[in-house]
Amino acid sequence: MTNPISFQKVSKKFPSGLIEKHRVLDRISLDIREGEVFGFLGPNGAGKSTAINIAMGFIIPDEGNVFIHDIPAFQPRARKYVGYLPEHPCLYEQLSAAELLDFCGAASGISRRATREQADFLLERLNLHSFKNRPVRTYSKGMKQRLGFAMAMIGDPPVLILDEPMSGLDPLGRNLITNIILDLKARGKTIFFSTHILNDVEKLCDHIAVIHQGGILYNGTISELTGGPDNENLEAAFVSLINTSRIEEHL
Ligand SMILES: Nc1ncnc2c1ncn2[C@@H]1O[C@H](COP(=O)(O)OP(=O)(O)OP(=O)(O)O)[C@@H](O)[C@H]1O
Repeated sequence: MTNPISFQKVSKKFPSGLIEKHRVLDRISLDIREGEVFGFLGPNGAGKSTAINIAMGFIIPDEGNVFIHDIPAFQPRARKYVGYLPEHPCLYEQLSAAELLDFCGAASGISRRATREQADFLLERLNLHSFKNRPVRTYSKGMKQRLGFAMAMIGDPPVLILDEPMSGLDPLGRNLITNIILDLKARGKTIFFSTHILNDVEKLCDHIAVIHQGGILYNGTISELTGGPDNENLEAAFVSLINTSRIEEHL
């Protein structure tokens, strides 16, 4: 069986001056297996969003490739499997949540009726139902984030790629999204998400990878990293991993 998401020796450089380029991803390889919740951790600027943008086909890698169910990520047909939440959801502010979800349903190729049913369910689940006809420009940051999450889920895709899904959410919102991700996992969905919030990782993830300066420092389970069955030491293990790699860079 093929993996829903597979990064294969992906490298990317971005210009850092007129001539110079700096390497943002350095031959990263990751396999995200069916039905797993995979946390993609790393400090600011580590390369998480760049990797996600390549998996979504928004950026073409210099070397290597990402495959979604064996389809190169840059091919539009790969996207039929994927629901995506960007780091900063960019919404049509004059539209209402109901109109935006209609638009997403049409873009996903599902019927109008199925779109309406799913939209009603998702708006209810994300505590947005009573605001569904208000223009999005009147929403708070957390409401926009929750709406972005609903947009990713419309069409009931088997794979979800979420770039910092808890960003801008208060504890209630984070709890809501955590429970939804756990429900999606129970329904067999594959979820790949980036985050800085280690507490969420502990609750949600089967598998994690830690990226730093474009390279994968760790790829495995939380308990293998922390050295014990409980996840209490994840923050300490994360900080130690990054600091050790910094020390080694200076040796
Ligand atoms: N379009 C671009 N042009 C030039 N440099 C870029 C571009 N996009 C990202 N970068 C650089 O690539 C590096 C990785 O950025 P990226 O957004 O992937 O990191 P991140 O791990 O998602 O960070 P954060 O957690 O802060 O969102 C950073 O140094 C960033 O400045």
